Amino acid sequence: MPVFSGIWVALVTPFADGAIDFPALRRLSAHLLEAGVAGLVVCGSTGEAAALSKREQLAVLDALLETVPGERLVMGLAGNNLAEVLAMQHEVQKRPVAGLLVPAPYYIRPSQSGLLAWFGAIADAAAVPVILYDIPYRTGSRLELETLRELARHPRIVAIKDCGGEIDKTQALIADGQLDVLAGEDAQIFATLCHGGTGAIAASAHIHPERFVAMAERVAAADLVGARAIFRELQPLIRLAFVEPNPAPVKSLLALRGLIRDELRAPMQASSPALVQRLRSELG
Ligand SMILES: O=C(O)C1=N[C@H](C(=O)O)C[C@H](O)C1
Repeated sequence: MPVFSGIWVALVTPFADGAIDFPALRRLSAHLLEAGVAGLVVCGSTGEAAALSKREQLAVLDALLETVPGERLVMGLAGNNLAEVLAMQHEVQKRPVAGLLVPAPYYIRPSQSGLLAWFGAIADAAAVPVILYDIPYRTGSRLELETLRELARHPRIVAIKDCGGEIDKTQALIADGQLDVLAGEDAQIFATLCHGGTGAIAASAHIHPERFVAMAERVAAADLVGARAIFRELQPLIRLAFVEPNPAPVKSLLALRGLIRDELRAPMQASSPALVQRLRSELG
């Protein structure tokens, strides 16, 4: 049985005049969970964690925990200073979260053995399951297959959010059966599920979340024709969601739906007016 499966939404952090918009956060989380998603990933890339202080990240998590069961929340844990990351991990683990989503340290580009040591230290300190976040285009570090296989031996490392962009690696990990493989690239969700991945962590699933859930359920029920039809309907939206840097398009879509304000923290910027026009037409 997988530990992590189904559609997890990589949650945006709503802002209002520069501050975290907690009422919007609660409204949005309720909306998504009612649509049937498996859970929410808090303070990941889409949550603009890099632009939030540690205190703000914990405030976001605490606000969600007031209304969302901890088993439906995964917390992002990113950084490039191990002592600081471990201190944050200690704070997060005082809360009842389902797991931690952990990328490689950014900018410093360690060797594979350095990466083994990094993830090993976090896994050794983990009180909850760890999801490896393989996203070389953001961190600058590629997790090689043998490194992932070695990490998969750790009892706390149970899953991967796969943004590696290498289908052979994805297929090998699925075939190994040691990690739950979650699509981390929204355009790859259908393919990953068909190959035997257990689910996805997706920013675009903020919009029409029930359709993403239905697609995953159709795959699980071996109805590939039905699942493909749903995915094809979602594809224009998924493409538009990444036309400008994530999460700007998703935030614009949510703002068009009246769920949050269309506001990001610098250096991220709201979608261009031309894109907002396209997004409005797509929503219909
Ligand atoms: O925040 C995330 O987790 C996601 N990150 C990807 C990104 O790096 O932009 C996109 C994915 O949909 C969710």
